[in-house]
Amino acid sequence: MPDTARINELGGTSEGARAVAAMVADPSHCLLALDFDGVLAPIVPDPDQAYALPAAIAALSRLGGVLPLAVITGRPARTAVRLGGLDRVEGLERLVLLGQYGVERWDAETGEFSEPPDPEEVRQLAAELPEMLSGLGLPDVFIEDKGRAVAVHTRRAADPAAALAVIAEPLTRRATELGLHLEPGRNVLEVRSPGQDKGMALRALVAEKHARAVGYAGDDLGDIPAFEAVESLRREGIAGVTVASTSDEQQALAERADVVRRGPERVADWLAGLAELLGR
Ligand SMILES: O=P(O)(O)OC[C@H]1O[C@H](O[C@H]2O[C@H](CO)[C@@H](O)[C@H](O)[C@H]2O)[C@H](O)[C@@H](O)[C@@H]1O
Repeated sequence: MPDTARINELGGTSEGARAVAAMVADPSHCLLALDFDGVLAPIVPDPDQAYALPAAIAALSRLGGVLPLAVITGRPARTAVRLGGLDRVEGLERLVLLGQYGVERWDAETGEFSEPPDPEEVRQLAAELPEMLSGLGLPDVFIEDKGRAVAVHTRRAADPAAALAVIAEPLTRRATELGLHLEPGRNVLEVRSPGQDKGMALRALVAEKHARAVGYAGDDLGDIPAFEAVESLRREGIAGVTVASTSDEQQALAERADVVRRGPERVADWLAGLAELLGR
């Protein structure tokens, strides 16, 4: 007997509840995808120390036995697997991880990574960036070189927003000259190749898994295309639920999400609630 009150609570809106009900009715024909930073892992000053929250991984481990799961992240696939410890979690043997906004892939089932070569233009920008940044006189800004993307972080600067504003114009200009795409995020400006986003990545996975319902959880601007994908899939008859992991830094997703939870800890509670509803 389905627990309607619990389904409604976890779904947030009537559309969201329809997707949660579909997950309860037939989980193996659904897909739940999650962003990494700010959703599974708390935001910290050093990206290399952004480990997944144990409570989130524990909840995913419970869900993984019945519900197809994916992580879709801006991180390189290898980095996200390492920070999440995703290659050694019972229950996540069929997890799919799409890295670099869907360009890279790791399948837990085979342990194989698919990592196309780094674009030349990104390598050129990465070589130029140290000089560009030192010319701007921003000592606490640092570069995260992800091979096929470079991210300029300002979280450790005295005024992160002001530092971002200083960098935005020259970085946008050079990215445009090189035919690259600028991806803004939480105290970060990332430059990567155009032509791929999390919405395209999510849609492709939904098709691959023949999912009849989809869930997506995100926290930042790079997740908006995935929210849009869920919204358009709904119009095509696939039930969908969007979950916003909120922060004081970014409110854009909360305005359009079915479910709003404050940061990774509360998202982990939501995942645990879903696992319980699915009898896990
Ligand atoms: O798609 P995501 O998994 O959300 O990755 C987006 C970017 O996340 C990382 O930066 C963010 O998290 C850092 C660690 O907590 C934090 O220091 C930074 O301020 C945040 O913007 C990551 O470092 C980027 O490469 C990702 O693109």
